[in-house]
Amino acid sequence: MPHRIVHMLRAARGGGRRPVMLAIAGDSAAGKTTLTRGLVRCLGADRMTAVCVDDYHRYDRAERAGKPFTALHPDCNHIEIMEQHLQLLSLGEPVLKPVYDHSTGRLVRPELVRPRDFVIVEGLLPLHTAMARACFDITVYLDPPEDLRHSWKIDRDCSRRGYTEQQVRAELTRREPESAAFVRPQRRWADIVVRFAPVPGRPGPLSAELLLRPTIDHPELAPVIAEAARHQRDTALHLRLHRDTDGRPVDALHVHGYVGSDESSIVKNALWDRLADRPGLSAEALGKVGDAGTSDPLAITQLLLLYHLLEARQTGEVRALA
Ligand SMILES: Nc1ncnc2c1ncn2[C@@H]1O[C@H](COP(=O)(O)OP(=O)(O)O)[C@@H](O)[C@H]1O
Ligand SMILES: O=C(COP(=O)(O)O)[C@H](O)[C@H](O)COP(=O)(O)O
Repeated sequence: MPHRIVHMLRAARGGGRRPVMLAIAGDSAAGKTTLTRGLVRCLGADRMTAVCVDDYHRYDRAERAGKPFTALHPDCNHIEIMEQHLQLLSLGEPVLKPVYDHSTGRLVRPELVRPRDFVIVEGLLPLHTAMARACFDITVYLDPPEDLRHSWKIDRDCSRRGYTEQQVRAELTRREPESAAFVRPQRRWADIVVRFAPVPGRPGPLSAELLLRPTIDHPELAPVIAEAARHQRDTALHLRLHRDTDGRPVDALHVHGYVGSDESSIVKNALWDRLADRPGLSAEALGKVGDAGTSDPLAITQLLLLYHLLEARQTGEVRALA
């Protein structure tokens, strides 16, 4: 099985000589770039490389218009080249990556990517194949409710990608069968499933629900949450046992959007204190949404991911294959 060989090669190379690889999968406008940006800014571009695998689109926007499938279909992407590049990056080797320009819809000059200590790979299909999955240390799936994702996509694509609202709505309808067939199934391969969503009946900032699957070792959160609860009567942070989609029990961390700054600071500080390698990190970029907004649920999600990135770097262990 070729993906087992990649796994063995990564293990043989040793922690310090290959990057820690994080996948962030999710549908269009699920929040992948927003989550990634804060992580890159916090760790610093000198230590982290971010790659978007939508750059492996096989056709540009004009060519795609005449095809019987959308950008979400594996046939619309150079999946085998993506796999090759993920293998190389995960072993610490550079790649000449294609580039898709979302502002024009064109494929442009490829760029040389050298993996740094940490590599984030975000996009529509980073967990689609066993080979791609074997390249990652940590995997995340972003799973906002569909109506929220649709409104995020309409706002973003109309303001930054030159689409009209009608075009975006028509495209979302056209994409739905391929979302169901190729994008959403990746949720099952995620160590952490993140859902930003409004609190029912309580307008205001979005909450986050994080499913913490036992496929990786999560930090002990119960004492942190208990400490935060001592300072707040109507606590906005909870750790609960959920049933996963396959019926298995799984921890779920809820961070409500209305979390008070005292309570969220206790949790953020506790997570920050547990980061394996803090010097040089910048906390200011965490929780930023666009240019103006901030979100404590997003900041806590990013801190949890930083914890995993830095732990993986420190232990140097390669996770077991799923
Ligand atoms: N956690 C969040 N809280 C609030 N708004 C968000 C969040 N994540 C994303 N958004 C909104 O959704 C839009 C699309 O997000 P983006 O990160 O570009 O998605 P993707 O990279 O998955 O296509 C952003 O422009 C932003 O307005
Ligand atoms: O679904 C996506 C992924 O990007 P994102 O996750 O950032 O939405 C885009 O629609 C395609 O890549 C095509 O790009 P475009 O629509 O710009 O031609």
